[in-house]
Amino acid sequence: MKLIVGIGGVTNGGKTTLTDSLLRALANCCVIHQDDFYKPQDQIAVGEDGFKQWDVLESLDMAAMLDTVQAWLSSPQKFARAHGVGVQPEASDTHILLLEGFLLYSYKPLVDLHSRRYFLTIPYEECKWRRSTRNYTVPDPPGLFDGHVWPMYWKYRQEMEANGVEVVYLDGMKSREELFREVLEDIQNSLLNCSQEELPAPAPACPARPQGRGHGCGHRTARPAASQPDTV
Ligand SMILES: Nc1ncnc2c1ncn2[C@@H]1O[C@H](COP(=O)(O)OP(=O)(O)O)[C@@H](O)[C@H]1O
Ligand SMILES: O=C(O)c1ccc[n+]([C@@H]2O[C@H](COP(=O)([O-])O)[C@@H](O)[C@H]2O)c1
Ligand SMILES: [Mg+2]
Repeated sequence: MKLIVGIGGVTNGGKTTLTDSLLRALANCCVIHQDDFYKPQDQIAVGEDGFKQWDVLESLDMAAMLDTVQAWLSSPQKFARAHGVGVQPEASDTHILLLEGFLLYSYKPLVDLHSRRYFLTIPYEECKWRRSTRNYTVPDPPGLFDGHVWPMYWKYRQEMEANGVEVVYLDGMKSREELFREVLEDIQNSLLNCSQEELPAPAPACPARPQGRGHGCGHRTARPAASQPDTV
């Protein structure tokens, strides 16, 4: 069984933190980070507002990200080995791929591959504060948050909602531990549901269901994807 789980949502919502915890806890689990697929800096457009457009889909090589997801789908074992993830023989029928990023659900070919889509949210003030403490490879110029980051977040979020993409919203103001427990338990339930149903053979991954909540079984690729011993 293959399960693709998306950890999406607002910048600084806690996506990478949560993903790292899940990766440590889940057996046969790999990760792909969307921000590893940023185009080179000289290909990032400058908008009419004067800001480099880091927070638009066109700044990411989504075709390359999709290729990487397809590589996992065609052989999770091979993908895991190539990324230094140990495959546990006793759990070898189940493979999980975590996709982590702020625009996961805005690229149609990827949206449909998810089995489960989580979406972290935090309020404006908290987001602005957390962002001010971050060091990106390219530092935020003054005014970027209010002039570009926050408006783009809402633009894409509204599009996602208008397109009917089904997500499980997570309150990023909860503690790291609480979020981890909540999502881990939910993924474990999804795995149980999936294994009880057994899928038709050609299905690439356990698909999200239309009424999905609580049911249903989500280019810098060098970042190592790891699984760790204290697994579920
Ligand atoms: N649940 C949480 N509560 C408070 N702060 C958090 C929480 N999760 C993450 N953080 C902090 O918020 C910042 C952004 O977290 P990060 O996981 O990098 O977010 P993202 O990947 O969504 O941008 C970091 O300083 C991190 O330590
Ligand atoms: O990763 C980079 O090279 C990079 C360079 C410039 C900006 N970013 C910011 O990275 C943000 C997405 O990552 P995250 O972890 O904050 O969700 C997005 O809001 C961008 O503005 C990221
Ligand atoms: Mg991150």
